[in-house]
Amino acid sequence: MKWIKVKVDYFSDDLEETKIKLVNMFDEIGIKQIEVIDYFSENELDYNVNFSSKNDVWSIIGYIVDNRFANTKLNIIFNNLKEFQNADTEFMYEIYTAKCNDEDWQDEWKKYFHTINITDNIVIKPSWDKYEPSGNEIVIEIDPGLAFGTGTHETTSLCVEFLEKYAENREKVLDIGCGSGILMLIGKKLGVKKVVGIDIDEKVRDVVLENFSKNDINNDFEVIIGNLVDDVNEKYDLVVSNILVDVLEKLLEDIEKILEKGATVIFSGILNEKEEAFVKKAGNYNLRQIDRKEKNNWVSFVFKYEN
Ligand SMILES: C[S@@+](CC[C@H](N)C(=O)[O-])C[C@H]1O[C@@H](n2cnc3c(N)ncnc32)[C@H](O)[C@@H]1O
Repeated sequence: MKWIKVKVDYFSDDLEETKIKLVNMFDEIGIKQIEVIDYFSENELDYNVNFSSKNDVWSIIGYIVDNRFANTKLNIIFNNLKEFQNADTEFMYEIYTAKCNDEDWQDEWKKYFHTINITDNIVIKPSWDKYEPSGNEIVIEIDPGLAFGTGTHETTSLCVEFLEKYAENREKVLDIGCGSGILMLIGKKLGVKKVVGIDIDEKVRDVVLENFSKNDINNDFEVIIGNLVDDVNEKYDLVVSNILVDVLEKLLEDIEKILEKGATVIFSGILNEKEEAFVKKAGNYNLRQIDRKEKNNWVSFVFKYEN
């Protein structure tokens, strides 16, 4: 039996809709049993049920959603890990750690995290893999910690592709929802002088610091714990944000206060069915689409700030 911890990253404002989506997600990906960990205290809550009873799952999800445990962690037992990885749902999630009552699983799960070439020149590797870079390849070492961002999720890799195209040698870049700091690290490696990351999840700070230290980057970066741009007082000419669309829509309402004239903004985490409405809304905040990429229904955009 294998336990996988999953970080549910986002809840929409529509709680009923969120509950239905989560329960359907679990149904789709073949979960047999789940256990909920209180994100803030790390205590296991009193829930540990078999998925055979949809009502039990409904009660767990209701509890999480009604209490607004954003970033709640779930321990999940799968019949088949592959089913989980191929799941097509509207929630972004990453496996970040695993435990199990089978000792071998400790190493077994590492099979699912490999060195990956996100672009021809950017490689992400976990610490346990050996990799000899060729030519000018940029190699970033990231271990899945408590934060989202290993590079395996489409929404992250699309941001990396856009950073490669738009970030080179910029003065400073802001990453809203920085997670593991993967995009900040890539920014630095691409020659950005200073990178600033914001995340609402306070655990992210240590993960980012650790990942920067692993990659021998010791200066000109900052992590702010806060909601979107509430605590940002400077302006930027490149901003990247990989969060789900409802959060990005909220971000749009305040984004102009942190944009320099002509700034470039990379948004990721938008399902293609929602892109039209998103681009329209962005237009209301003087953002004009200049680039677009799509992978497995996830769309990323680049906008130019025209004001
Ligand atoms: C999908 S992850 C992206 C992580 C990383 N930047 C990447 O591209 O892989 C989204 C991150 O946004 C953070 N987040 C969610 N809502 C937020 C908010 N309102 N303000 C700041 N960060 C938020 C989450 O904690 C999470 O770390």
